[in-house]
Amino acid sequence: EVFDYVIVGGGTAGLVVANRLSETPTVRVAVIEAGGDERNNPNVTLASGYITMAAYNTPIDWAYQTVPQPGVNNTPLTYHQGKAIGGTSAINGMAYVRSNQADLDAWERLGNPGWNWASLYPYSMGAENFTFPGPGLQASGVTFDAAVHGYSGPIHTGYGSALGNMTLTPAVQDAWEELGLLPNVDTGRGKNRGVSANPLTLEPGSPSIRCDSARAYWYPVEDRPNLKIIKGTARRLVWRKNNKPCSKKANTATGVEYLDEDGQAVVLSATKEVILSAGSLRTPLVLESSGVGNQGILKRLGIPVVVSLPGVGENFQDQGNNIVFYNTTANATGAVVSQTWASPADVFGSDLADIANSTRNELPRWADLIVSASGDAGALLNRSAVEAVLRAQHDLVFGDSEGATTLVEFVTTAFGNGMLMSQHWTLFPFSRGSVHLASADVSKINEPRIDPRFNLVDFDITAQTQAAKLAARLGKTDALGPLVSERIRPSLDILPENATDAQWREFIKTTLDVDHHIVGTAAMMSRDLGGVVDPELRVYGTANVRVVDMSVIPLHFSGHPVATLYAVAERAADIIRRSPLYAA
Ligand SMILES: Cc1cc2nc3c(=O)[nH]c(=O)nc-3n(C[C@H](O)[C@H](O)[C@H](O)COP(=O)(O)OP(=O)(O)OC[C@H]3O[C@@H](n4cnc5c(N)ncnc54)[C@H](O)[C@@H]3O)c2cc1C
Repeated sequence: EVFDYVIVGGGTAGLVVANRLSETPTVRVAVIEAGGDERNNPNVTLASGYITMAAYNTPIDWAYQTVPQPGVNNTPLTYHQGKAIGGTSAINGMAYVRSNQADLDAWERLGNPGWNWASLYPYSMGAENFTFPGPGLQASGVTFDAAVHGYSGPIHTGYGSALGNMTLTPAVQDAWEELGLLPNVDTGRGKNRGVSANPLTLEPGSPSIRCDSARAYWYPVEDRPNLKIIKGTARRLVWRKNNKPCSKKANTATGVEYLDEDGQAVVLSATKEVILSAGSLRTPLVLESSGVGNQGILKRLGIPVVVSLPGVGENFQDQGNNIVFYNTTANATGAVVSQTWASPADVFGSDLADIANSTRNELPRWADLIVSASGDAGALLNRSAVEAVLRAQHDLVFGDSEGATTLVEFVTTAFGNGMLMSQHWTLFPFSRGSVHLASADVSKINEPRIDPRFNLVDFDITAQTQAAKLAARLGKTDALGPLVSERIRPSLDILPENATDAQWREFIKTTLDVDHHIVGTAAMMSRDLGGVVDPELRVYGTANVRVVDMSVIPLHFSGHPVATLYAVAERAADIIRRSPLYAA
């Protein structure tokens, strides 16, 4: 079969592109997806399933293992990722939170004209279909700004009944207020600092149903004769025969080779473009299998180099997550979630200026660390380019306009059994990791070598430590203190009231877990900065291969991924539809 566009990965972003490109009936679109149709799987559909992690380690979870992490007690960590039509949106936490405006504006300064808050906000509004919180939730303190939500898009957002008992919400809000963080009416406005109860990607009701990208973007159009989802595992791009490897001309892909359900290799032809949407952990692998990547790595794997792009699989950023747990005497039923976004000043207080200056001076050393930790890849990474990207991140976090961004997110969840959990993560880690093919052997196609390198840069531990101490103060506030019966993690035996910073840092390093918010592994940046795709999301050195998924995000941001990713994917689809090839 021949298609105009072949999309690799029917996940969160891939289905947005598939839906939009197939709106024109004469345009033939195929999606290759390794997972299946999970619309009848309660571990996907029931919004409450996330709280019990019902989908983890089931057949719809890739459950990748990282290499042991020296910065986390030398332990390997697990990356849960969705293996389903709908991808990771079928198993994620459903939080729908836009970023700070400044975070997206920073992308533009990395060689991406037109990629900023102003251009993405209309797409985010257009993708959303918001339902107001009910009177009960509003009476418990849930606020929103009706003007910053969309009402006719495919993604349903709202507040779930199963998650909706808000018994502890006022106490949590008051506790944060005592620590200087006031309620924020709505994070959808591009200013996240403060405390808010955020919408989720679900269809409110009883029970609330998860609205993943399959429900939003595929089920409504699955009968289109020009749109087909094919079950299989994409292996590599097929290049036009007369394209010599490393030719000066842009390389043209004519299709994709994938393994069908019996493990047989099949080639699917694409007459116009191939779009990679396999996610941050898998898109780099398809590129590398196709000869696009770091020459050192490709040569070691025995893969002929088609395009030398050292940034493929590098620039890996995830936000390490630590948890402080309390037992309370509160009688909350169901899970109550509130999110608190703290600025650098909230986190570092009067030390902020010193931290900003000292870390600025450290940037060259951090770049050295990142480059040398990259092993084979490091030999070709440009140290001053890595430093320039870190500097852009530093400018964003510690720039002049204090309050433009936030540095730490706290998710405070009250469980029905009286447990109160405060998770927190540094939104802009300066460590950088990588993901690469572990082997060119096709039997290892689903086994990436993932090395997030958590805590490679010491600043990340410092920020997490300050944040953990803030989370520990939460349990001692006037509002929450009387309800807290015990701090169970870290217990006072392990970290007494007078624990030193060194002890807190040890707690951070031994208990850190992944946040599943991976970005940057096929970054949209100028090529000399180590970018993999240009501002039209086209892979450098290729004529017709694009990437549309979380891997293109060059720098992390203060928000939860999908609200921004849906906007990116909608904008990407528009870019493709406006290109002359689409209508040809
Ligand atoms: C446990 C968890 C909780 C999260 N919570 C939240 C949250 O509350 N809010 C939020 O905004 N974000 C959250 N995230 C992050 C967010 O869901 C992801 O960043 C986002 O969904 C990634 O979208 P994507 O399109 O890049 O990739 P995916 O949605 O993962 O899509 C990639 C697709 O490609 C398929 N695939 C991969 N390789 C191949 C191949 N070789 N051939 C064919 N198919 C392939 C996969 O099966 C998958 O369907 C969470 C993530 C996890 C794991």
